[in-house]
Amino acid sequence: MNPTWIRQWVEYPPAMITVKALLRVERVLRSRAAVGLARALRCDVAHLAQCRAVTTRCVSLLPLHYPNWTCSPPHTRHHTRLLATKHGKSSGKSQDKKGPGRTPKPQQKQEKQEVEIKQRMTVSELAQAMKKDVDHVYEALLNTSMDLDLEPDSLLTEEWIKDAVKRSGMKYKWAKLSESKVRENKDVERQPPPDPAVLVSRPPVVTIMGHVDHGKTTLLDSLRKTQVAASEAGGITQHIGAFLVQLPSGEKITFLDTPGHAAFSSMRARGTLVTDIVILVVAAEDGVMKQTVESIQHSQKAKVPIIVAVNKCDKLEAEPVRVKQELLAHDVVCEELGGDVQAVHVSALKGENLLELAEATVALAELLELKGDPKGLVEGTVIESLTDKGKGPVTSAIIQRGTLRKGSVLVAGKAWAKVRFLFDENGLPMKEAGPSVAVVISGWKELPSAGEEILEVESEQRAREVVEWRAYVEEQERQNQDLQVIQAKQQEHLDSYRKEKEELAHLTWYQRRRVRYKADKHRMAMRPSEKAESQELTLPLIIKGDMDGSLEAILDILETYDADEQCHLEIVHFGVGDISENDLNLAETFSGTVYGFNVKASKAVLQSAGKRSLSVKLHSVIYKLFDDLKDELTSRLPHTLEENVIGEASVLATFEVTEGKRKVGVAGCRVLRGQLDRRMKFRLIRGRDVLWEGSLTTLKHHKDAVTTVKTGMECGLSLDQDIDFRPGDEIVCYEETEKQQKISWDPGF
Ligand SMILES: Nc1nc2c(ncn2[C@@H]2O[C@H](COP(=O)(O)OP(=O)(O)OP(=O)(O)O)[C@@H](O)[C@H]2O)c(=O)[nH]1
Repeated sequence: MNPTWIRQWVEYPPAMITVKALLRVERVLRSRAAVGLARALRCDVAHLAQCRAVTTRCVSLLPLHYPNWTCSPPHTRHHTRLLATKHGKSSGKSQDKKGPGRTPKPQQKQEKQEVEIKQRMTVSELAQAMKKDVDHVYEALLNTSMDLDLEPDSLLTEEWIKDAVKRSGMKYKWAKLSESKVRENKDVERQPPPDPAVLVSRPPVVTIMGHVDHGKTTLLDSLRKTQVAASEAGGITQHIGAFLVQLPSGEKITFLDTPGHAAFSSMRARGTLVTDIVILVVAAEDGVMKQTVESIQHSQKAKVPIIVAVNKCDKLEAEPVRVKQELLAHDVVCEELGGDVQAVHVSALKGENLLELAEATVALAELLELKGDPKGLVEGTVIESLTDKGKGPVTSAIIQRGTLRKGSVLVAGKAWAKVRFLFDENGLPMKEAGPSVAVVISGWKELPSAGEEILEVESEQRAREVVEWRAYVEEQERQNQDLQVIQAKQQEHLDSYRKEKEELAHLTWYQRRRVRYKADKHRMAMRPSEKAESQELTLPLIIKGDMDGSLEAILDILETYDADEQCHLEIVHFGVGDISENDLNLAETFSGTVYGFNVKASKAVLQSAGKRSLSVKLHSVIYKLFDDLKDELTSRLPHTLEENVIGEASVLATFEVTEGKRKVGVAGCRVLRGQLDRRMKFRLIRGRDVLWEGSLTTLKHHKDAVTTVKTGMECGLSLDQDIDFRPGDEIVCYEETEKQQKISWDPGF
């Protein structure tokens, strides 16, 4: 142990603290501070304890990062005793280390404190659960592999939570169980399948799919038109995402007209497939194309039967037979080719054969024996949702079970509704909507999304409960996802730290420093030419020390530098040994300053520095070196202007005087505070706006021109700019003084 060092570290700042206090600081610095201090002092932590006094200042300056540090401090008997007191008497580990002289029996009898832990706990939550303060958690995590800066609200991973509890001699239990008891599942689900006896026939719900430009929209429009023409209603057809077609025979078909793939896929993904039949539109002149195949695949996956509408048969180049042959390759075998898939030749544009297509659909529906339960609680699917100017949030929906009526209470996703009105696609009010019927529903408190499952509940209270529960579940899921991301990030950080540690393990601290500085080269000194471009204030440094320990300590303190926005600190070079000509060359190239700690500079070197106007600063007391450095940094900062208010006056009246040929506005004022001094600067304020800043041209008391007017006195003044005064305006008199900025960095000395 080097006594000079001890003196330098220990003697200076007045606030002396004990080793116990040091260990409190130690947790802030991830446990390595005390050990770092010991290293710098060339002793071990136990020896520090014998010194009985170190300064908080010194400790707070110590390095935050020792990449290759093995976190466990030397386990001397003394140090172990210190740790034991630190972790509390119940700490199992500490107790174990108390030595053979003690028997563990009394501790075994003691019941371990139980701590309720959760997946996601902050340091302060854990401390609360342990009935300790946050310092306790920090201390419990000392000397673990954890190497992250922790704040009281930092999240801890499960591993660390458990570790902290165990290291505190306590035991944990998961708080999950009690929590899930508190929050009972309040969701609503689809009902079990209905009794077949209550089922009644229902119309098929049909989706039209096919390749781009093969005529889907035209077909839907034509089908809708036949309906409008046929229906007596004659209202303006509204796009609600679905519409009903009624055949002359009375049979009904509900067509979904949401863009084919999107609606089909998203609903299928939610397991709420509403489609019973797919009409596959294939243009007769184009044949099977990419999206035709995709449509077939979607239908086949969902096990929804297909009817082929061979479209554009009005065209000369139409080849419906080729279309059917091409479909064979995709397992769609039309009746004409011996299969069971109906194919109808249509012209959507001319409206030809649409009735046949509809009849084919009804025939297939009969075959499918589509049935629904018109009784009981309603189930359905949101097709589209929008906010209507008059009706507010509305959705169109296909009812799949039960019969929807006014007053029903519905839940869809995280939205709920008390049904106010029901409308059809013609905007006409409906009394009720049973299975397979497309309906527009108003009364939603919020908008549910398309594809969402609609479920009826018994009451508004129940609806609120369900929505609340769903929001809670979603929040939990979001939190879990966040936690996973945080944990992944923490792990990534830890891995890269460990990797760096391993990679640099074989190097000495000095070599490690070199590697790190090289890696950070972009942050290192720029040559003066580059600097001119960057416009940033910088202080390049060349640092020499008498030995590794001192140099490392200085570099560690420099790592705490946090005033880059005021002036960059750039370490151009550091090394052990006296100041050399080479150091001066570097200082000259980078316009830097040379600092030496406990080293010498020969007469020749000092003379050379003098000639070249280079600054070489030699110190043998570390805090003096840093005081000097702070002064050097401060001296580089530009001055700031500080404003000092001298007096304030209020404008009482305004008038004009004639000066030569010019009319000048004059304000009659009363000085409310301080004094007005003509030589100083002035400002005119109206309300919150500054209308003018400048100097006075005249300042008069009665008729006399004066230099100052004091509180309570009245005066007349005019400005160096024409401004219309108003009674109530404020006049502020102030002086500006230049002030030397100080560097905000506090190395702690
Ligand atoms: N000659 C003829 N042209 C048609 C027929 N059906 C559609 N068309 C035309 O084909 C073009 C595309 O028709 P759309 O109905 O827009 O086709 P789509 O499949 O809905 O197209 P996307 O919405 O882009 O996927 C339009 O110019 C229609 O007028 C038809 O039966 N005969």
